[in-house]
Amino acid sequence: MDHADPGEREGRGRSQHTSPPAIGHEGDAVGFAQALIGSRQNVSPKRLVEPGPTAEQLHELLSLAAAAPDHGLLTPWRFIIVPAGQRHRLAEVFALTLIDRDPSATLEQIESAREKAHRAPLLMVAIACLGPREPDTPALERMVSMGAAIQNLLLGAHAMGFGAGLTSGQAMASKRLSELCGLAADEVPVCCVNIGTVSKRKPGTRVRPLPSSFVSELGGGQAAGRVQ
Ligand SMILES: Cc1cc2nc3c(=O)[nH]c(=O)nc-3n(C[C@H](O)[C@H](O)[C@H](O)COP(=O)(O)O)c2cc1C
Repeated sequence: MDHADPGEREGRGRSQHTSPPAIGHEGDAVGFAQALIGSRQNVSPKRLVEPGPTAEQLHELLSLAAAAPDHGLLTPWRFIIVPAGQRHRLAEVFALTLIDRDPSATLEQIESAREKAHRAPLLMVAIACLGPREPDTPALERMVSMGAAIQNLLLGAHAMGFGAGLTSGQAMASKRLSELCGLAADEVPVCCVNIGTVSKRKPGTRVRPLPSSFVSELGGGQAAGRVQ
C-alpha cells in the first residue's frame, strides 16, 4: 500500500502538528538509548508488586504508546485497564478458559490460572483493531504499530524504574475474554501488559541475537562486512 497518512494528504492531523521535542545530540543520546533499550527485560507479573504507576505516570506511558509509528494514522490498537475491583472477572475468564481446554484440570491448576489475573499492580489488555478503516492498512501493518506502541509502554515503564512484562496464553483467543472486554468482532486481544515495582530481579540477562543472524543482503552479497 502506498499512500500518504491522512494528516499529510489533507494537511490535517488528529491533533495539531507540532515540532517533536528536540533530542540533544550533543549529549550521549545514543548511549542513553542503548542503556535504556539494552537493559529492558521482560519481568514476570509474579515479581511485580505495588506501587504501580500513578495516574500521571500512566498518562505519560499511554502518551508514549501514542507515539508509535502508525501507517494511515488509524490508532489500530487500544488498551483496556483492568482495575483491582474487576480482576476477579478476568480471573474467572482465565479459569473457565482453562476448563474449556482441559475439563480435567485440577483445582490447583484452576486456582493458578485465576491467580494470574491478580498479579501486577497495573494490568492492561492490549487489543488490535483490525476492522475495515479508511485507509484500509493491512492487518500486519496494524500489528506492527501495536507492537511499537507496546514497546514504547515497556520502555517508558522501564525508564520510570518500573518492571514490565507481557503475558498471553490461550485465554487471549477465547470468546470469553472478548465478551468480557466488550470487543467488536474485528477486535483481537493480543496480550496483557503488566507493570509494577520489581520485587526481585531475575539474575542474568537474555543473550540477544547478533545482527548478522537476522540481516542479509539482497543479491546475495556479503552483509558481513557491514553487519556484525
Ligand atoms: C505478544 C507477546 C506475548 C508474550 N506472552 C508471554 C507469556 O505469556 N508468558 C511469558 O512468560 N512471556 C511472554 N512474553 C514475553 C517474552 O517471553 C519475552 O519478551 C522474551 O522471553 C524475551 O525476553 P525479553 O523481553 O526480556 O527480552 C510475551 C511477549 C510478547 C511479544
